[in-house]
Amino acid sequence: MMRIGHGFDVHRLVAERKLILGGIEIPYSLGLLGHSDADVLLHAICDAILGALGAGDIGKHFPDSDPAYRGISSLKLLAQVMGLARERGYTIGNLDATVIAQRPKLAPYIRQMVEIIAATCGVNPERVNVKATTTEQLGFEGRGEGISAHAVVLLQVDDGLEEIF
Ligand SMILES: Nc1ccn([C@@H]2O[C@H](COP(=O)(O)O)[C@@H](O)[C@H]2O)c(=O)n1
Ligand SMILES: C[C@@]1(CO)OP(=O)(O)OP(=O)(O)OC[C@H]1O
Repeated sequence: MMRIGHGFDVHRLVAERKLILGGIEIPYSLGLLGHSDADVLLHAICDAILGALGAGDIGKHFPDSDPAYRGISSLKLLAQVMGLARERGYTIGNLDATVIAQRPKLAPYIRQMVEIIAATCGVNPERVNVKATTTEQLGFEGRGEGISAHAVVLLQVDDGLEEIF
């Protein structure tokens, strides 16, 4: 049995916030605004996993009205969402995500993002792919007002044979 899910998220870029993307801090003059660390990539991934499970979305599981999630690392949210998938007998078949950002240049950080996402999900990094694109200066991402991310995930029944390293 396999289940597919899609996630999409947007956060605004503002001054005096750290830029956290894919679980790592990226040097930049602006950061993403949110109740949590506003890691737009991890939020899209959480929503894709929840979507595949038919379990609603990140706002349902971690309401932004709850002070417990203020400033929280989205890696913790991803670990909890993945725990839900595992409870239901699933692991990640593969996961593919795209970050839409005019700036900063993300290519140097992609490998590290893949490794931390895979480790948090308890799967081999070969099952995880992260991409980045600009919008050729078009739209809110192109104007540098925010960053968005899409993710798709295929969940498969966990046969326990995955080698994690
Ligand atoms: N924030 C970004 C955006 C893109 N990249 C890399 O540049 C390549 C070209 O981007 P286009 O938007 O012109 O297609 C893209 O394939 C990414 O590898 C990046 O590193 N950081
Ligand atoms: C993650 C949560 C919870 O802290 O807050 P934000 O960081 O604002 O993120 P968003 O993607 O707007 O919605 C999900 C929220 O519930």
